[in-house]
Amino acid sequence: MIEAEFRGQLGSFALAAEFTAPGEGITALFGPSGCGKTTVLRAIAGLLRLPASRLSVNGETWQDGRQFRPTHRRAIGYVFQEASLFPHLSVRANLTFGLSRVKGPIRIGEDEVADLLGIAALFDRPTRMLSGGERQRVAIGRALLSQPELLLMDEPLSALDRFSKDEILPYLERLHAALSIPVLYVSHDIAEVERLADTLVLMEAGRVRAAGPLAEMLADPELPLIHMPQPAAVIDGEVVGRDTKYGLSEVRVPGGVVVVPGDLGPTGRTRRLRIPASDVSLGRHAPLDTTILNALPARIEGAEPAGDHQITVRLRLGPDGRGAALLARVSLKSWDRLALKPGELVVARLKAVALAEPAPSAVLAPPAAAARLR
Ligand SMILES: Nc1ncnc2c1ncn2[C@@H]1O[C@H](COP(=O)(O)OP(=O)(O)OP(=O)(O)O)[C@@H](O)[C@H]1O
Repeated sequence: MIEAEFRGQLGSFALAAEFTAPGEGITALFGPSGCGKTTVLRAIAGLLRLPASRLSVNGETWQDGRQFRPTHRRAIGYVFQEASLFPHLSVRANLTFGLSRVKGPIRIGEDEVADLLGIAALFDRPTRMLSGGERQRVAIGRALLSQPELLLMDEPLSALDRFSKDEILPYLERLHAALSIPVLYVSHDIAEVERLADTLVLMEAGRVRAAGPLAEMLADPELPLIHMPQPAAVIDGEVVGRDTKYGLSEVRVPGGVVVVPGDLGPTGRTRRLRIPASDVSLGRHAPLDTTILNALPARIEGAEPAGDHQITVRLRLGPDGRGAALLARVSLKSWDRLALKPGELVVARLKAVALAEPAPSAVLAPPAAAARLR
């Protein structure tokens, strides 16, 4: 568990940010430019000393009113927007720089890092010959080799072009699956957050507006995320079956089983589905004659206006309405025509095409290091 409270005045900027986050998985610090995300990360790293603040990481107090652990005694790995590698050193020398100064046990070694990030083939290259995405993977590897208890990532993809981002995202998903240490990930890109984060800390003007599981926050009517132009639900499920004849996988999610195009790997794996509200329509009955593969029972929780003539309907999957949160964007006309109301049972029809999220296994072999690192 990470328990953080940072208060202070930086010029005209007032910071009063308080949150707790789980001691594992990826927590995204998300919010508009200038809301204080980097400032919070710097405070966590001990680079910024704010007297009226406290921080504890997995039960250890790093600072409070009486004590302040300096940066060099905080077991953190820090990945910045732009990888600041030593230009005169090879990739290997960059990676292992600082390894000799590690005092605690070595939990992750060079081979595991190379395997996880796919950088073994780059080891002997000078860093000036790396692409942007490769540089960032080396920077992440260097941070991991410092044996951190907490990994801080400040917009690690924002300096990369679309192609390099797409190249590096599967590696981040893979790290997510393999690492047991918590990651605090600063981003102002909701697509990145939807793909990677488990927990969301939503910041606004130096404050934490709300913090909690990503899936719940995306569907919370009190928060701005559901009111974005293209809201989506994110649902983690377990692969429970494959239909090789039709090239489909079955994913069990809370409240139902979703059919997803493609081979999502062996059963038992966790896969994340991103379902845009605009790809969900509603009906009172299961469709008899349709090309849509997924028609799942769901209960209406509520409805939010989305522009003049559209409604974002909040749903919970399952006949009892206790499953995963789902959003549907429907026209005001169909909402009125069906006379739908909160509490009612409906059938949510998902366009299959919206369900496929590139699975890391489709791009990369499973990391051999994963089992050892967990
Ligand atoms: N040492 C400082 N002195 C004065 N103002 C500061 C200091 N550090 C940060 N600020 C101000 O605090 C505010 C928050 O900055 P911060 O970089 O944390 O925002 P951010 O959410 O990370 O933004 P972005 O997404 O654009 O990187 C900004 O207005 C910034 O100018």
